[in-house]
Amino acid sequence: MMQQIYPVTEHPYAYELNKDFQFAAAHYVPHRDAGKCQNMHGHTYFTNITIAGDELDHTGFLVDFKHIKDLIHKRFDHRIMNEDTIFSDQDAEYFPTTEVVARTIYEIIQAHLDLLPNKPICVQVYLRETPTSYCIYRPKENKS
Ligand SMILES: Nc1nc2c(c(=O)[nH]1)N=C([C@H](O)[C@H](O)COP(=O)(O)OP(=O)(O)OP(=O)(O)O)CN2
Ligand SMILES: [Zn+2]
Repeated sequence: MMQQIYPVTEHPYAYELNKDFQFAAAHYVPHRDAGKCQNMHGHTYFTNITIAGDELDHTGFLVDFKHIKDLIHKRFDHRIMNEDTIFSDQDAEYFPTTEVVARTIYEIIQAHLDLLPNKPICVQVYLRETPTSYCIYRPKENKS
């Protein structure tokens, strides 16, 4: 996997963990104004997840890298994203665009982190859809 430099996000936490992984998925953008993206097509999505926190768990982890990948990869790899109930063909806030997929990855990961006693926070999701197109999602509540 290519090693990349990512845009950094400011945060007040002592530890910052980053996990890179890829998944292959198909999608379409269900609106007549979406041009060629209305047609079903596929991408090898590349993502970098940034998690921060002040407390480690009983294993010395902020969070297990493997759990972060599994949450997303097991759900979306080799799937048609429009068929996942987390997305919708009716509401643009839930069309599987790069922006919405990045936000959705954040929501899935943060829901898992909220269950952990050491309370890590996902501060950034970088999602590359093509060699020339990517989106960064940063939850607003983490901005000071
Ligand atoms: N804001 C968004 N714009 C577009 C999205 C999107 O999710 N958010 N998606 C698409 C298409 O689905 C496509 O996956 C990416 O389009 P594009 O970057 O135009 O891809 P190309 O390879 O054709 O781009 P080049 O400029 O030739 O590299 C479109 N827009
Ligand atoms: Zn696409």
